[in-house]
Amino acid sequence: MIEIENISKSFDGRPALSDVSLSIKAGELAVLIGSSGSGKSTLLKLFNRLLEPDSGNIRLLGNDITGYSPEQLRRRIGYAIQSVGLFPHWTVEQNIAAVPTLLKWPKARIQQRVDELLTLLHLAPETFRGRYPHQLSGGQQQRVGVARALAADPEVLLMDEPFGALDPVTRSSLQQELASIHASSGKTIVLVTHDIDEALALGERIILMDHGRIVQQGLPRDFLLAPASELVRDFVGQSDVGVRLLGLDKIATRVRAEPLVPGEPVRSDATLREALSAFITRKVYSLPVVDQHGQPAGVLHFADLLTERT
Ligand SMILES: Nc1ncnc2c1ncn2[C@@H]1O[C@H](COP(=O)(O)OP(=O)(O)OP(=O)(O)O)[C@@H](O)[C@H]1O
Repeated sequence: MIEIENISKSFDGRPALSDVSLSIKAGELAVLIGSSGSGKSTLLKLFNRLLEPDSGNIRLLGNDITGYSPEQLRRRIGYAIQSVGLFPHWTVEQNIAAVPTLLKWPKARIQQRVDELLTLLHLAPETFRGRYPHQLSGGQQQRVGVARALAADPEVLLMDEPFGALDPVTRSSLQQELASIHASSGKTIVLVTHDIDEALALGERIILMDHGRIVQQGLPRDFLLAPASELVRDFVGQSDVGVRLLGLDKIATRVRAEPLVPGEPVRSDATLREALSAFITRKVYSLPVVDQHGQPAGVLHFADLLTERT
């Protein structure tokens, strides 16, 4: 989908990216992670030509991106950023409609699309369509930012810390929404974060950057079990590797088909990390498990946390 070849980029003679090559597959959710100043945002901005590289090539769907007009790139690539960047004097509807309006979609189609996206992001269209950004909470603004990025149904979604500066509850609910949008639409998504737990929760592939270079890329599990260097080891937090590994698997993978034991049930689609927390706080060795519909699914035993994945 996107091929980056030997990209370098300097600002005022100081390299921000040095000889970076990367391939993003169609339908993939890739997460770029790294410390502040490692070059993540710069790399993302090259994808939609907000910045031009000093050297190297970028191809979108096999074609060099310099061959696409800015309008074509805006239609094909949605972009959401942490500071949201909503136009303050435009309503929510006008903000979300920015790219479709630019592309001269018919009015009725634009209105329909705005309502569809507001609903998708759990913002009631009648309530929010006519509001201005200052009449929204931070989390609502972020949702509108994501809706705007999705408006013209782009094939690729670039997200630069879209859930930064949010409380953990709102952040986690937006993460879940993003995961479900990804699962249902199959869009290619590149997400920038410096939160390792966000990267592990969302990334199908994680790409870790340091000083303008890619230092490791691979599956979340590889990062935890086979960090390529001391830096990666520090990034994944050595003392938390165990619980983070548990965070990668669902309770459903270990549940035993047994009659429910007493107690408040845990859901089979919760992670084993959440189960560990329940074991510890409740001081029990077994937990009753239900499915997403609340139907009995079986029992998870403490020892099951140690068994291999099935
Ligand atoms: N427009 C610019 N002018 C000058 N230097 C820049 C510019 N944009 C980025 N840089 C520099 O390039 C380097 C990489 O910046 P970049 O924003 O890509 O990092 P980042 O990994 O996204 O950081 P953060 O996590 O803090 O957002 C930094 O040293 C930064 O100061």
